[in-house]
Amino acid sequence: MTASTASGLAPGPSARRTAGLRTAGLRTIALTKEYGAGRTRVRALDGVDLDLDAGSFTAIMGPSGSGKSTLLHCLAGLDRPTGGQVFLGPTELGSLDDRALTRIRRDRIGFVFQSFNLLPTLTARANITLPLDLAGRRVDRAELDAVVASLGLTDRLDHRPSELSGGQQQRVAIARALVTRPEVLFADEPTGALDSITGQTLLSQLRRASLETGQTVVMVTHDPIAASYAARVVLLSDGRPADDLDRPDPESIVRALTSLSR
Ligand SMILES: Nc1ncnc2c1ncn2[C@@H]1O[C@H](COP(=O)(O)OP(=O)(O)OP(=O)(O)O)[C@@H](O)[C@H]1O
Repeated sequence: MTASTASGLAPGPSARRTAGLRTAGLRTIALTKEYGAGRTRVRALDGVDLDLDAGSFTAIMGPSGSGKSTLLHCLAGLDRPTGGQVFLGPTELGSLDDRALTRIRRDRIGFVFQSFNLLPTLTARANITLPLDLAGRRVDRAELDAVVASLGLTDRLDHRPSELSGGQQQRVAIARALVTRPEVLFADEPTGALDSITGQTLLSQLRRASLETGQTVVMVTHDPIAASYAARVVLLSDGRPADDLDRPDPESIVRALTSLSR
């Protein structure tokens, strides 16, 4: 089934295979999200049209309250929009029931979020491989060893979350997201609780995931240096894209953010 036949749109976001891995782009059409009702109603997203190619690495930035997390949650199928559409490859998320959406999140999407959601009774190793175990997928030992080593967790694998520091717990959650090699990786302030070396390692890993394995990476961040690891930066203002930067360096990101807040 092609993107255009499934979605009725021509041509839709791309879906391709890179090194045997299926990858998919994301697209939003007139995406709107409102919270509350009546006088307390807030329009967090106000008609967002966005196309994120398969295998791209995009940072979403903007002032506090501009809708970054809401956009990420709608793209990831964690939150249902009040208007418009979200496509993952040819699939419109709004057309799926909760079960199908849960399956897509489990099988095709990875989350690098600040809340770790580690299971306290499982070791770090079991937490990392849990999504693969649940999906009945084989654990690729070489892949697991490489991800764990790059995050400095090799000698922590037999510890439970309560025996790890906050930063180590976050790294376990990151390893869990990376090891499944999902088609799409969402990261919300992924370097917030990391020391700078581990933060740089993670950002390089996200960049490699996009460049080498063709995974689509979407990251929300306030940090211009973190954002400069992405190939594209989309700036949101009042729930709408206000600027779009191609291969920006930290200085041009700061300039764009400053002119946005004027
Ligand atoms: N569950 C909710 N109920 C009501 N309003 C909400 C809810 N979640 C977000 N909002 C509102 O929607 C708007 C966008 O919020 P969002 O969290 O997406 O912004 P953000 O750009 O991620 O902000 P920050 O940088 O501060 O995390 C804000 O005005 C916020 O108050």
